[in-house]
Amino acid sequence: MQFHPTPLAGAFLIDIEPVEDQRGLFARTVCEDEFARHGLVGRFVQQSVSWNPHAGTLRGLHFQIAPDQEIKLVRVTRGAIFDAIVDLRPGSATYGKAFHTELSAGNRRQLYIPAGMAHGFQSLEADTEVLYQMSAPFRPASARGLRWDDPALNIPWPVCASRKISDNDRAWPTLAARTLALTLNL
Ligand SMILES: Cc1cn([C@H]2C[C@H](O)[C@@H](COP(=O)(O)OP(=O)(O)O[C@H]3O[C@@H](C)C(=O)[C@@H](O)[C@H]3O)O2)c(=O)[nH]c1=O
Repeated sequence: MQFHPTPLAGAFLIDIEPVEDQRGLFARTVCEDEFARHGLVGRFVQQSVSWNPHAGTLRGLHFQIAPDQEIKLVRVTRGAIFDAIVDLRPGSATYGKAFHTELSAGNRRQLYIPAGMAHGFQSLEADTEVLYQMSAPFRPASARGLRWDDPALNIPWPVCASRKISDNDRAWPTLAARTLALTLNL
């Protein structure tokens, strides 16, 4: 595998190194030892799939608070997504900054998201299936979110027409509102 650092420390794009023959290709997508050599966790406790029948479907931005913060490894098995993450690690040099990339069935690229980041994506094609693994179990009480269209994050979501978003995702606070609420201990 090839590990490409992103501008957000600890987040990596991971490309496969395919071995090809007349049958097609073979490649590892997770290897605990190889991940460890790059300082990454390669052991996950849950794997989930989301199917998005329409282009423009937007999910996020999601994260879990301590003690349930999770590392995520995201890939696309059908179609394509615009994938975005936001650094929420206190004291990080890139706190509040976003990074985005395209993951597709065609590029077989994975995004490794360290703990302390919010994550969201928008489907770029109809019939898009996203597969992701987590290092910590889903705990509804620890689940939090940020507004996908927070102007401070300035994430260039590419599909404007026929956007589909859940009511929950429309209601998350902006980063500034969340920070203020935490400061006031609300
Ligand atoms: C995330 C999750 C949800 N659920 C349930 C809760 C709810 O009834 C239903 C749908 O949940 P949501 O609307 O939160 O699904 P969704 O918006 O697809 O949530 C996902 O979004 C992307 C961006 C991520 O990064 C994921 O970690 C996850 O948060 O599934 C689980 O049972 N386990 C899980 O791990």
